Amino acid sequence: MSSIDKLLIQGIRSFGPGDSEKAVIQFGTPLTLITGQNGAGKTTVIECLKYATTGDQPPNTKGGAFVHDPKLVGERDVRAVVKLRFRDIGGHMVTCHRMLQALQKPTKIEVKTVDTSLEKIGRDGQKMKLTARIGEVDREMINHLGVSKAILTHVIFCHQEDSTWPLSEGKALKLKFDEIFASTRYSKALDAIHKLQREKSAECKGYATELDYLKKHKLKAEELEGELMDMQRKVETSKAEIQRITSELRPLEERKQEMNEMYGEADSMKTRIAELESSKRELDRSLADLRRKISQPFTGSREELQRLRDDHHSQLERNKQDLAHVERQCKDASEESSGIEQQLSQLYHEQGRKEMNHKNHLQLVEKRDGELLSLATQLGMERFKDAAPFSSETVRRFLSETGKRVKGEEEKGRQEKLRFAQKEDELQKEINDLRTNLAQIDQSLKMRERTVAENREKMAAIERKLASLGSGGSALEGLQKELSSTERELEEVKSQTDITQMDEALEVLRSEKRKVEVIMSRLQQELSVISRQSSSRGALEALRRDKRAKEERYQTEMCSMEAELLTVLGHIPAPDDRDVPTQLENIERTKNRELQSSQEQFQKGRFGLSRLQTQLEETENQLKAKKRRVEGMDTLYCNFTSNNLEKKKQPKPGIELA
Ligand SMILES: Nc1ncnc2c1ncn2[C@@H]1O[C@H](COP(=O)(O)OP(=O)(O)OP(=O)(O)O)[C@@H](O)[C@H]1O
Repeated sequence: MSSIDKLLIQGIRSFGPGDSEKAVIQFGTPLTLITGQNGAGKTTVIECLKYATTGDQPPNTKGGAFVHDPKLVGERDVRAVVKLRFRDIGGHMVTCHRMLQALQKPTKIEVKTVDTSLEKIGRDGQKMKLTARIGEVDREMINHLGVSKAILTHVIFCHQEDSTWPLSEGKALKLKFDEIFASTRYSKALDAIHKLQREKSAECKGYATELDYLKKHKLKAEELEGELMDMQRKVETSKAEIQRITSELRPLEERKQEMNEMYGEADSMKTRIAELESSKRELDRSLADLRRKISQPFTGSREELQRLRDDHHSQLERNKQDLAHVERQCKDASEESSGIEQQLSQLYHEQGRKEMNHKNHLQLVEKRDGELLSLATQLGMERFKDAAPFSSETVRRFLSETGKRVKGEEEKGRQEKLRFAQKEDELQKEINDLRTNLAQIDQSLKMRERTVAENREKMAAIERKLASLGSGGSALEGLQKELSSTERELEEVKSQTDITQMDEALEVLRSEKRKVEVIMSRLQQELSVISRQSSSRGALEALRRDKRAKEERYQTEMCSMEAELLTVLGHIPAPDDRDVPTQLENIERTKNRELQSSQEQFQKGRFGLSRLQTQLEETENQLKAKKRRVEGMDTLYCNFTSNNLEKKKQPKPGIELA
């Protein structure tokens, strides 16, 4: 338990700031009684203890009442010191030092803490500064004393002014008790403890599960370890066994290798024997074959045989040349046949085109005849009505006649056009004059109407004036003069504006206007007739152009037709020649026959070509067989000469080439 040892007070309340005025109180054990008269300073001692332990100044001392009043010492500022020495809960002697300054301002006293420190006094009397910060000193004081601030404030050093707090009610009392007993902190700590307990129990459960799991694993690991040991032992044994077997196997493998090599050699020898046997059989067969083919054994010498062989080779060469010649012929024949095929297709194409042209020509002739007939009917050319089908001469005559007529019509048209143009100009001029007249009449009519209206207004004004003058007063004479002058003016106006005459003139002008309008409408009609005639002339011109184009096309078609007919028939037939279709049919038949003969020729060529190819193949086969035979004979001959020296003396077999 902590205990207070000594307190130094200087410059607080009635304790003066001078060094001689400072008071030091030594506290006794277990009890210290403080006695004194009123105002002696007992409360000040308790306040200083509270200030030293908690750092709180007494209540209601904000205006500097805690520090000795500077005015009392005639100073501007007063420094106050409170120093407390106490034994902390660890039994160590600790000193708390707090210094205040009261500064006299014009209206108030300002108090501030200027120094605070906490020192620990060791067993050897050495001082050790623990801290010098105000907040930390307050906290450390509570830690060292082992008493909470609330107990220090409200219980141990409770100020006499606050000593009635246990008698207060409700919330304030509860707050104080909560503070003293630190119930909030306690409940928070309890909550924290419960929370921690829950967490730890959960952790424990986890650990228990983990422990079970680890135990199982440990057992399994032990089993596995045992198995592993067994396996390792087995492996060691197996390794030793393998080594033994391997050492035993090595000579066996070497032996096996040797055997395999021997088997390989035996196989190759067998194969070689089989090959030799088969070649022997082949040779025997070919020898027997040759012997069979030798109808007459050759009895000549070796040189003669050689010569015969050379002859055979030269014959072979000739055969080859013949073969090449035949091949060339075959190639030529095939090229010729492809050329014939090409010509044939061209001929077919040409024939089709010509047939089409002939049909078109006949259609055009028919169409031309129809058009000529209709034109002859339109133009009233009676001679040509029964002339269909038209001959070339008739067409030429018809065209020259129609051309003349067209020229005459064109001349007429031109003259008519000129006449119409002149008439149109005249009419246009007349219309323009009439329009000018009409505009003038309109203008004068409007002017006169305006004049009439103005005069009427003037007359009305004069009449109004006259009426007012008639009922006048004193200025009668002046007005009489004005009246006479006005009457004169009126007479003049009346003389100028003879209304009846003007109305008549207006009527005349109106009738003139109507006449002019009638003339204009007539002229408009004439103009529209003329424009219609000009459009008809345009249509006629278009028809003529169309006719000319058709004539040109007809001439072109005719020229191409004539050229084709000249090519096909050898002459240009007359249009009225009825034999042309028959001639064309005959030509077609001839061409078809030619085509057929060409096809036959082509087939023959193809057949000859295939025959030649067959011959060529046969010759090639024969050539190959002869080559093989010659090679076999060469081999045989060599064998005979090299290996069978004794047989050389015997008569050689005759060789006859097949
Ligand atoms: N700021 C101050 N400067 C100088 N003297 C002061 C100051 N404030 C208070 N005093 C004086 O300090 C004294 C207060 O002392 P205190 O109240 O401690 O006496 P007390 O022994 O407790 O009196 P009581 O028995 O009446 O409670 C008064 O005499 C008062 O005049």
